[in-house]
Amino acid sequence: MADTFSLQRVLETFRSSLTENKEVYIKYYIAGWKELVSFMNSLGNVFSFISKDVICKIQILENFLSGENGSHYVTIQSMVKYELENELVDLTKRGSHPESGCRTLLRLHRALRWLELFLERLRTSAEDSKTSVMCSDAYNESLAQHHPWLIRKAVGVAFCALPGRDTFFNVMNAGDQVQVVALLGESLPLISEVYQITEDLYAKNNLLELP
Ligand SMILES: CCCCCCCC/C=C\CCCCCCCC(=O)N[C@@H](COP(=O)(O)O)[C@H](O)/C=C/CCCCCCCCCCCCC
Repeated sequence: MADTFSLQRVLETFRSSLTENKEVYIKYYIAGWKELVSFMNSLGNVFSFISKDVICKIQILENFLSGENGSHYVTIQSMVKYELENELVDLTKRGSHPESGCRTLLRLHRALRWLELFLERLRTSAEDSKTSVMCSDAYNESLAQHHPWLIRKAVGVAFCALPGRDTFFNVMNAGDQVQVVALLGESLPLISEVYQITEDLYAKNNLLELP
């Protein structure tokens, strides 16, 4: 992973995550999240409790991918099939498989919906729009439903520390604001596609509420 964040690289990793027959490579899905974490780390320590959680989830998935059953973790589709067929997922309450690939990826999948909503707001925002408002509206519409009160409060505090819209656009390293908006327009359909493929797969297998 390079030191400086680039929106272009996020776009490329999510593009690479899609196979020809519309499966999702876990390796590139994780790479996309690593890029996003590097962006969040550049925003300051107030976000470290969030990046720690994402890094921990990335690590769980990487361990599966490099482990002895790694060949079953190449795509999200193969992971779901393998873990369900081998009863490796706690379906109703946490038990003998508290950190399955399926439940771990579900947490990132829900966060991807937040990202999609936030980036769409950013793409269509006016110059005087507040990133904290865009972020928290997107959060309330997605992830917040899955978080307890304490986390929602901590996240609300972190949002207040977000830099302004101009800083966001600069940190994306994608040129001037017109170019960033264009790149966001190119990135969003890809992020949405990856999100929707995963959502449909999880819905079909009744995995959307894994504990
Ligand atoms: C393209 C560049 C612009 C945008 C860049 C955004 C970069 C964002 C990077 C990461 C986003 C946050 C991902 C959060 C994943 C949260 C997963 C989760 O829900 N975890 C909870 C449940 O896990 P389990 O306990 O069941 O294992 C966990 O309890 C949560 C812990 C921490 C709080 C997570 C809050 C998420 C807030 C999302 C907004 C982040 C704002 C970042 C601002 C750039």
